[in-house]
Amino acid sequence: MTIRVGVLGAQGRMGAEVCRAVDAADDMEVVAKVDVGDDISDISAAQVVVDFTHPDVVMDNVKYAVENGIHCVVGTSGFNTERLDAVAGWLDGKDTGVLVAPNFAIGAVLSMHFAELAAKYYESVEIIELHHPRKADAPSGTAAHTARLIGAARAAAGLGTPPDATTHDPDGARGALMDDVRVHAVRLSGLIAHQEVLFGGPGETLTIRHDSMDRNSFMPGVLLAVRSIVDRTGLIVGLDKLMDL
Ligand SMILES: NC(=O)C1=CN([C@@H]2O[C@H](COP(=O)(O)OP(=O)(O)OC[C@H]3O[C@@H](n4cnc5c(N)ncnc54)[C@H](OP(=O)(O)O)[C@@H]3O)[C@@H](O)[C@H]2O)C=CC1
Ligand SMILES: O=C(O)C1=N[C@H](C(=O)O)C[C@H](O)C1
Repeated sequence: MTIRVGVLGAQGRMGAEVCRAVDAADDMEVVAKVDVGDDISDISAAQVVVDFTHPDVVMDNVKYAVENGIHCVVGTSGFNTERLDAVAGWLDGKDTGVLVAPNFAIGAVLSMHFAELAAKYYESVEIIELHHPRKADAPSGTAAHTARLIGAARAAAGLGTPPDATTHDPDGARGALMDDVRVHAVRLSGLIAHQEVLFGGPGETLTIRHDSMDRNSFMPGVLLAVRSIVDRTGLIVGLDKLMDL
């Protein structure tokens, strides 16, 4: 059976790539493309909507889709615990599934998993995320999610705050503190989406780096998510939940 897909943010950098990838897949088709100014009810023909819009609008989009029994694959960033709890609440008692994935690139998913595994072995950790300068938000959703995973792993291992003797940082050079992890955001022409997680302990460091050099890197993950979500109910956070990690 062909999966009917609606794309929210279809004219955006990611939305346009999703339209191309769905068109090229023989088990799904794009039945709705929604952009700013379009009526969201245009997605009513879809079984699954894929949202790559903006953190300011994604919650309304997901709420509308869930209320209308349309499964969602959400790549838009800006999801914190409160937002995820709200989506889970909307899904309660419904036969609808929502997947929220901070990053659809297979290597990014693996690198987050590796970082979570490494976290308990190192006293120091910092995240550097590097993106194109037209990115709407900072830090990236991937960095925030990685910090969350690392923070939880450190807490479970009984590790305290990473060592840092800085006493004078009037300009915030030490970055944002998220889940006790320093996160630094670089915005640079020529980049697409990149992340380094740096771990340090006595006499050694470990760097886990992932680079998306083209937005087609996200498409196998998006298509996997579309194929999976049609048979699921409830909230799934992270593409790793659909992979055999
Ligand atoms: N999870 C992942 O793997 C990835 C996630 N992302 C995330 O996806 C999001 C989009 O990124 P990107 O494609 O680069 O951004 P773009 O700005 O290129 O695309 C977003 C598109 O959404 C449109 N839009 C805004 N509001 C609405 C709305 N209410 N309904 C429908 N369309 C709307 C925008 O229109 P207009 O320009 O007119 O405002 C724009 O065309 C970001 O949050 C980004 O972080 C990006 C890459 C990978
Ligand atoms: O805006 C982007 O480009 C990206 N956004 C996502 C994020 O915020 O983590 C995923 C990827 O980093 C690309």
